[in-house]
Amino acid sequence: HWGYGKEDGPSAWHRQYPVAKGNRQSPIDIIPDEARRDSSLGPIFLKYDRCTSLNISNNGHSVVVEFNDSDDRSVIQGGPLDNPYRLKQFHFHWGEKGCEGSEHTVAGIGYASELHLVHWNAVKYKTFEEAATAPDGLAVLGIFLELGDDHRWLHMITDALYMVKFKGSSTDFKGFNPKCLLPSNLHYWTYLGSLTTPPLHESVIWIVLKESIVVSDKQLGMFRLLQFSGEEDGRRMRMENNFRPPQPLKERLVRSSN
Ligand SMILES: O=C(Nc1cc(S(=O)(=O)[N+](=O)[O-])cc([N+](=O)[O-])c1O)Nc1c(F)c(F)c(F)c(F)c1F
Ligand SMILES: [Zn+2]
Repeated sequence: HWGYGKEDGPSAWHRQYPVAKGNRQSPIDIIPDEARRDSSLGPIFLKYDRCTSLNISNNGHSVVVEFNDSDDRSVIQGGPLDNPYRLKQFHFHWGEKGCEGSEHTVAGIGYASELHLVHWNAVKYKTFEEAATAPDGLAVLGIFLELGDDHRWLHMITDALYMVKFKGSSTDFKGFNPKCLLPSNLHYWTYLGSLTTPPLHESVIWIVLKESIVVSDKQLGMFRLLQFSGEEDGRRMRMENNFRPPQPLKERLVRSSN
């Protein structure tokens, strides 16, 4: 199975997932000066007020919070999107030290972590699985986390991590609204890309926010208490460095909101 180690990590994924060497892979290094300001790109709208979080779990690659996506109660719309996309889950990618851990980089600079809110196009596709293989099936909102003071709401997630320490563990996680994890302004870069974990489907409209949120090293350190491995696995495998490095931009254009 795939992972982030020497043998099973990003440089090996192409063997089982040849699309890893495709033409619209993610993440990428975003170069602000080369992004095209596009006046036709309006603001994005995050309608999360009626969102219903269900559970928090450790899937062996990250910690994931899942939402009820049976109707349009929580959607992202506007910006580069032709219709609303339903919030399905969010998860994080992080490093073992503060200067790396994000997946996208900005002019070669990495952040300590990156939050991904995964949404799917329920107008055009019947299921998430179907959307996840379509070129306009998914919209992932990426938010950078940088180190500084404690984030006032992140404790709601870090307080639950001890319950999902091992791969395959899951626990109820109701009443969490990810609006509390957003930065103050929603200016963004957008480009066509892919999932950054296998199966690496080229089905993602990426929306990466320019403004990061601030979390403390203590809070981020709690994520590193998670394990890639299951409780019964002999070897302890601390969950960290679960990020894919930037991939070739190829013939793509990165656009910028105003
Ligand atoms: O649901 C998925 N969520 C997901 C995406 C990413 S992502 O980093 O690729 N991303 O898009 O943000 C990272 C993690 N994670 O926990 O680290 C995730 O759990 N992935 C996914 C999948 F697992 C499949 F088996 C599949 F067939 C499919 F279509 C999928 F889209
Ligand atoms: Zn991700």
